[in-house]
Amino acid sequence: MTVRIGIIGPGGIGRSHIARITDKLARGRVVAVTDLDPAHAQRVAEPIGASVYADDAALINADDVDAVIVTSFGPAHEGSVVRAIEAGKPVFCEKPLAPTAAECLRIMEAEQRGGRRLVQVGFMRRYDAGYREIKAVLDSGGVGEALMVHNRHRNPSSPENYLEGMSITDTAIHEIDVMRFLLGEEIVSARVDKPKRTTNRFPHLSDPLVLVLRTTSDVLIDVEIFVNNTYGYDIQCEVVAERGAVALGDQNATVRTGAAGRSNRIAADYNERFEAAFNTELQEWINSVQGGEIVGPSSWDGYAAAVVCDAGVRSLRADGSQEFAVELIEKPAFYA
Ligand SMILES: NC(=O)c1ccc[n+]([C@@H]2O[C@H](COP(=O)([O-])OP(=O)(O)OC[C@H]3O[C@@H](n4cnc5c(N)ncnc54)[C@H](O)[C@@H]3O)[C@@H](O)[C@H]2O)c1
Ligand SMILES: O[C@H]1[C@H](O)[C@@H](O)[C@H](O)[C@@H](O)[C@H]1O
Repeated sequence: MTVRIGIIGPGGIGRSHIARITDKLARGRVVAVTDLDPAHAQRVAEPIGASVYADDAALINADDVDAVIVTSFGPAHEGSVVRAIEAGKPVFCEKPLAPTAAECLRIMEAEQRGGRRLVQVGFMRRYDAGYREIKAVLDSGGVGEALMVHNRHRNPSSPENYLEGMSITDTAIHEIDVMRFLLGEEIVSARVDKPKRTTNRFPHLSDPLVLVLRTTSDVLIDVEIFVNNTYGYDIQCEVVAERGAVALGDQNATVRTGAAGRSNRIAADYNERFEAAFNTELQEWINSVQGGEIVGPSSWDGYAAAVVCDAGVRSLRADGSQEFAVELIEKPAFYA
């Protein structure tokens, strides 16, 4: 059986997902598209023979749509995800599940009312070979307990509609989730330090930033967020443990050597850096829709990350470098 998929908001990442489902992945087909801009939806739908719908509700309720992918702006996610849950259809929602914890709580409530897991959040770093290897080393106990983690999240540039809090809710949310995944514990506090600003940013942005997090067992995590570095999409992570350290390798497998020294290519964007992870993530999602049981990152994971984002955004907006507590609700048995 082919999973017939409808896509809501096929902008940058949505079109990448359509291309991978159409050209690379098995057992999925994009049959429906909707976008705030109907002419854009038409342009996306035509080459793949998909139908265009006026809005998310019409697409979700179409008889030939088995499952839904949401790749619209973060603030639009809640409405579409809740509508998909109410229609009883599996929904893959790009990160963030929603920009605030309050929105994520409402999604979890709707999902629990429906009585079965339908939501997967697009935390694709959990599918990246490098992060998975770090997790395997930590889980094996070979380097002892993790003590600190240093992360760098650098983008070449940010679009004009990238607003202040998005450094946390749209960018650092990847590290927030992958830290929970690697360390297997929750984050209990967040603080944002604001260094000298780059002149390459939009005037409304503080860029770069450093997000400092602590976990339940007191692991200290720093995340440099720099979204206008001008040179490339550069993701780094080093976990410092009791008897060693384990870090992501260089971004590309090959290294060039010559009279000028050794060099490796820096990825241009998220597609180049995480192509394999996106493919694995969406293939496993299609497989789980077919199998009838959604197993990837859940609404709870989306919520837990959003609570940390709420604390980070409060710190970003506060004077100086203030630390804010992260307070999660008790985890519902539904998400055990
Ligand atoms: N996992 C990743 O690495 C990754 C990479 C890029 C983007 N994302 C996430 O994907 C989402 C989209 O990002 P993007 O860069 O593709 O954005 P984008 O601006 O390129 O595309 C968003 C699209 O959604 C449409 N849209 C917005 N609200 C809508 C609504 N209510 N109904 C229908 N269409 C709507 C817009 O018209 C636009 O075409 C964001 O949540 C972002 O954080 C994740
Ligand atoms: O939506 C994008 C995407 O998630 C990228 O992976 C991240 O590097 C960007 O900062 C973010 O804005």
